Amino acid sequence: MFRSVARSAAGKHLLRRGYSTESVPDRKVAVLGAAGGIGQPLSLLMKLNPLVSRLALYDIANTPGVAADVSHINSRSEVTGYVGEEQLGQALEGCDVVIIPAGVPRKPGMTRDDLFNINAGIVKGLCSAIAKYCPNALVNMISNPVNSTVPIAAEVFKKAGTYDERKLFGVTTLDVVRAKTFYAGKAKVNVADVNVPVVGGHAGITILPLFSQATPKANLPEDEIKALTKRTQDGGTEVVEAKAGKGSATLSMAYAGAIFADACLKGLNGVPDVVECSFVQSTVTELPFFASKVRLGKSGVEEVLGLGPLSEYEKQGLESLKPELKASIEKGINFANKS
Ligand SMILES: NC(=O)C1=CN([C@@H]2O[C@H](COP(=O)(O)OP(=O)(O)OC[C@H]3O[C@@H](n4cnc5c(N)ncnc54)[C@H](O)[C@@H]3O)[C@@H](O)[C@H]2O)C=CC1
Ligand SMILES: O=C([O-])CC(=O)C(=O)O
Repeated sequence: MFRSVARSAAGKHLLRRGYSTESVPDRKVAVLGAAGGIGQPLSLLMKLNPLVSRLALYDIANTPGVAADVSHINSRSEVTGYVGEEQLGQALEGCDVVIIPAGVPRKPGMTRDDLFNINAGIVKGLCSAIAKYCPNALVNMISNPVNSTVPIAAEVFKKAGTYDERKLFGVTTLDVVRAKTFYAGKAKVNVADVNVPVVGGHAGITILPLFSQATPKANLPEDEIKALTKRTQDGGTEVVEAKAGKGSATLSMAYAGAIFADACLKGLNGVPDVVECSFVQSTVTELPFFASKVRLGKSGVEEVLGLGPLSEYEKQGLESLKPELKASIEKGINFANKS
C-alpha cells in the first residue's frame, strides 16, 4: 500500500530530511526484545523514523508499558505492543524489517561467545517464527554473538525453505560508529565528515577497521592506527567494564541499530547508493559469512562490495581473524543443525 505524500506537508518534511521519495510506502518494522536495554531506545528511535508506518514492539515481558509510552509520540507510525510467545506471530505478520536485540548481554570478564548458550536458543526460536510469519522480511540481527547468531538464523531459514541470503544481516554498525568517533578524535577532523569501513565480524580481533581507507585522510602514524584499531575492537568491552555489571552498550547500539534499519528501509524504498557495513553471506573471503560494505536495495543486499586495498597491518589482521571467525560461524551452524 502506498501513501502519496509528495505534495503534502509530510512529503515536504521527508524531502527536507533527505528521504527523497515521490511517495512513502507503508512499512512495518518489528523490534524483538523491545523492552530491553537496547530495545527501548531503539523503539524510540524507530518511532521517530518517518519511513516506518507500523511499529510492532515484542518482548517476553513489559512491552505493553513500553508500547503505551512510545505510542504517545506524535510521529507517523502506529505502535502496538506484543507480549509473550502467543503474540509473536501477530507482531511479525506483514513485517518488512525485523530487528532482533533479544537476549542476554555481557558482564565484565565475559566474551561475547559466553552468551552463546542462552542467546543461540532465543535467536533460533525467534527466527523459526520469522520463517513462518514474515519470511520476506529483512532481518537485522543484533543479539550476540553475532558471528554465530547470523549463521544460526541462516540455518533455521534454510530448514524452513525460506532462506534468502539478501535478507539476513548481522548488525555491525556500532563498530563503524565507534571507528568514526575514535578516528575523528585522533585525526582532529569533523566527525560528521568521517567514513571508515569496518570488516570481518563482531567480536574482538574479528572486528577489523580499515583506517587506511578512512576519509578525510589524516596520515596518522602506525602506532596511532594500531591504538585506534585496538580501541575499536575493544569498544564493547570498554562499555561493559564502565557499566560494571549493569550490561553492555545500549544507547550507542540503539543509535547504530536505528541507522542500519533506516538504511534497510531506504534500500527497500528504492533510494539509490545506500551502502553500510554488515555481516552477511559473502564470497569476499573463503568464509561463508563476513562483514564488509554492502549496497542495499529493494530486495535487501544488492551487492556485497569487496575489501579494497589493505595496508600490510590490515592484511595481517585479516589473516589473524579468520580462524576465530570460522570457528564461530561453524559453532552456529552446528548448533542449528543438531538441536
Ligand atoms: N550487535 C551489536 O553490536 C551489539 C549487540 N548487543 C547484544 O544485544 C543483546 C541485547 O542486549 P541488551 O538490550 O543490553 O539486553 P537486555 O537484557 O537489557 O534486553 C534483552 C531483552 O531481550 C528480551 N528477551 C529475552 N528472551 C527473549 C525472547 N525469547 N523473545 C523476545 N525477547 C526476549 C528480554 O526480556 C529483554 O527485555 C545482547 O545479546 C547483547 O550482547 C549489545 C550491544 C551491541
Ligand atoms: O560488547 C558487548 O558485549 C556488546 C557489543 O557487542 C558491543 O558493544 O559491541
